[in-house]
Amino acid sequence: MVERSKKPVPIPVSSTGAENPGFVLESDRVKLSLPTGESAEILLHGATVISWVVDGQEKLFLSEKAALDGSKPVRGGIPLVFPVFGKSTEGPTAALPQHGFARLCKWELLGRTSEADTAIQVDFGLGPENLTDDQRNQWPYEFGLIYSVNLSMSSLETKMLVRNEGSETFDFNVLFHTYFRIPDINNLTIEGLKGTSYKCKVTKSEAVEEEVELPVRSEVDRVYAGVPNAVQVKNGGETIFKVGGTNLEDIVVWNPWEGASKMADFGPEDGYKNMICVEAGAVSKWHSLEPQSVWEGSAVVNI
Ligand SMILES: O=P(O)(O)OC[C@H]1O[C@@H](O)[C@H](O)[C@@H](O)[C@@H]1O
Repeated sequence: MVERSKKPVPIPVSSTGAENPGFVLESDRVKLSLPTGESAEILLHGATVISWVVDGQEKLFLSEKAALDGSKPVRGGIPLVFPVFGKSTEGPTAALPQHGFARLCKWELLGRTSEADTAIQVDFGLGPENLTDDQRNQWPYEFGLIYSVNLSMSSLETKMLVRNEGSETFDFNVLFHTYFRIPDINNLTIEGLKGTSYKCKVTKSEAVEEEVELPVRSEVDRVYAGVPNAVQVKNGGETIFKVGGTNLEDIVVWNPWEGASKMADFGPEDGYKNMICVEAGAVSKWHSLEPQSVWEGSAVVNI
């Protein structure tokens, strides 16, 4: 497992919150909360954030048909994409399923690292020892991941540290596949993408974004490469989320529109009207990590 300079505080297995204010560990999840009322919930399965509440309002979309038992990736919240974005047809990730294995594995809870009243952070770890034999065969590299979720009063930060613990260089992608809960897709625009090149998976074309405020009024599946600044998700012209990051140069925008009805785990059927995925990641090209090197990337969503 990856060595860290800042060791987390060990957490008693049956933590109730009494000895660890703001932190509750249940059999399959961790619940975080701040004295000011903000909260987050993270499943050990996939280390998937499935809830983020600010001002009493849920900020993430979670399908009512999402499987939370580890049988499949969670449809909603913030599934983690690693080491491949999408499905490779060739190269070292070709044997892996779409979006890799990080969202399919049970992560280890490493502990919490922040004690402040205004923020709480929890760390999760994943290494080859947490993979099934099949997954190890599909991607036989020695790696260590540390995933940190930091809840503060008006933001949620997700941070991934990737370490190459073997003797061979490997290539990877990382993405925080964030499903935002929104009031109405017909009032939604996304600002901050103008001038950025993108690949559209719906029309199988490439273009440069021309819209200052991009409306989403039909199926969208685009990978914007090299987004210079934070992106704003707006409802009726008002910013409801600001998505920024460090070392995560790309943004994926996805809404399946009526195609959602073909997904067995998507519900309600018209739920696509209340969600938009704006996903910060490093996916438009491979990132190469040499033996014993570390890469770190983080996304911050501000309300
Ligand atoms: O159904 P999955 O595997 O969770 O993927 C959902 C979507 O994830 C997006 O990030 C991809 O760009 C889409 O192409 C994909 O359909």
